[in-house]
Amino acid sequence: MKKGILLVNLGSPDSPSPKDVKKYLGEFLMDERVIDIPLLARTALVKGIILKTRPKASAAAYKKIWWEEGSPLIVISERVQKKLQKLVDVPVALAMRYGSMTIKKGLQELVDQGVEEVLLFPLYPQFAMATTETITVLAEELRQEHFPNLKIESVPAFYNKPDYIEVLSESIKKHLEGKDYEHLLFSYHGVPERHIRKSDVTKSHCKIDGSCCKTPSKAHEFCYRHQCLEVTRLVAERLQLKSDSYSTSFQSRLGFDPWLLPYTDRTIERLGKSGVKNMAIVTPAFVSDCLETLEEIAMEGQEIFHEMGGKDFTTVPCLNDDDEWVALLAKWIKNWESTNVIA
Ligand SMILES: C=CC1=C(C)c2cc3[nH]c(cc4nc(cc5[nH]c(cc1n2)c(C)c5CCC(=O)O)C(CCC(=O)O)=C4C)c(C)c3C=C
Ligand SMILES: [Fe+2]
Ligand SMILES: [Fe+2]
Repeated sequence: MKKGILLVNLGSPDSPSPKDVKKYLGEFLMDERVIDIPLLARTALVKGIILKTRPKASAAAYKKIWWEEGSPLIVISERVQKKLQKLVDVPVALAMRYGSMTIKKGLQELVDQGVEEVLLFPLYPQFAMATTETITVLAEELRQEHFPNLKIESVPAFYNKPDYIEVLSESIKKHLEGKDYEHLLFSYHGVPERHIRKSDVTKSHCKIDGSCCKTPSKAHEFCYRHQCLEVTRLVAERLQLKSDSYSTSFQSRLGFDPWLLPYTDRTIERLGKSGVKNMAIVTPAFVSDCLETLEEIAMEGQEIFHEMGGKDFTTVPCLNDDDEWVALLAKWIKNWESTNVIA
């Protein structure tokens, strides 16, 4: 069977105009795995409230980070795809869960090259229903409807793979070389607490307060919170960070539901107020820099830190198209090509 790879990331609007941002946010936020409330209530919330105000503010934020070539998230993902294609023999396509570069087009591109078996690769280290799950569910729906003879296998969350932790740790080390920072903050995209409970396969393990995430459980295969905390723990262990010199927080909350705590903006505020002068921040829920890292962290986060009396605020870039990271993706793909195991 001829094999192929479909890398999938989140997506971005076609341009930073309020019209394109509104279209993109409409598709994104109407996803039942992103805003997971009944359709009528979701429609009222998204179309009746969020889309009336947010597109303008989001468009202004996108304008600040937009590159000449386009959205950083898309441009970086394309660079990864091109570099990766040079390292592996199987065709590598790229798609986005939302926006114009659809998963359907990506699958079609592979099928047109004779591919019969696809490795679907959600570009997220940790599992979340708003990211990995929505990609795998949509790909299966598309397969059933349009590509019934195609075989699709999905790459699970790779948050604790030793070679991933090694590449991430080395990248952090390289970017912080010679920097005198007092605290390293691991900031992950947040999710509503409800998402964690919904993904708990045991239906009783997750307690949200943090007491559960260190107790071994089957639930952790799909527990975003556990997987984020594990990335922090494993990187800290590898970099031999002192226990009081780093912490974990969650960013980008939306709406009034309780989201995972502690919040990144409040944590930065607290660090600044407590007298920390130099801090660094890394964002391991994203493999590519995007609005959430370039604007929310590098611009807004820095501003909060300075307002609270902080001085140096160092942001560690995401893995982006780092050679070691792309080489690792190639290693996993070659292994799957020859053994059907992703390792
Ligand atoms: C209920 C809302 C949201 C959930 C749940 C959510 C989860 C989630 N998102 C990412 C990764 C990214 N999100 C990005 C932007 C973004 N996210 C939300 C909302 C939720 N995300 C919104 C409304 C936006 C748009 C921007 C804004 O208006 O604030 C991005 C950046 C995209 C880009 O174009 O650069 C990424 C990446 C993860 C990993 C995640 C759950 C773990
Ligand atoms: Fe998001
Ligand atoms: Fe847990």
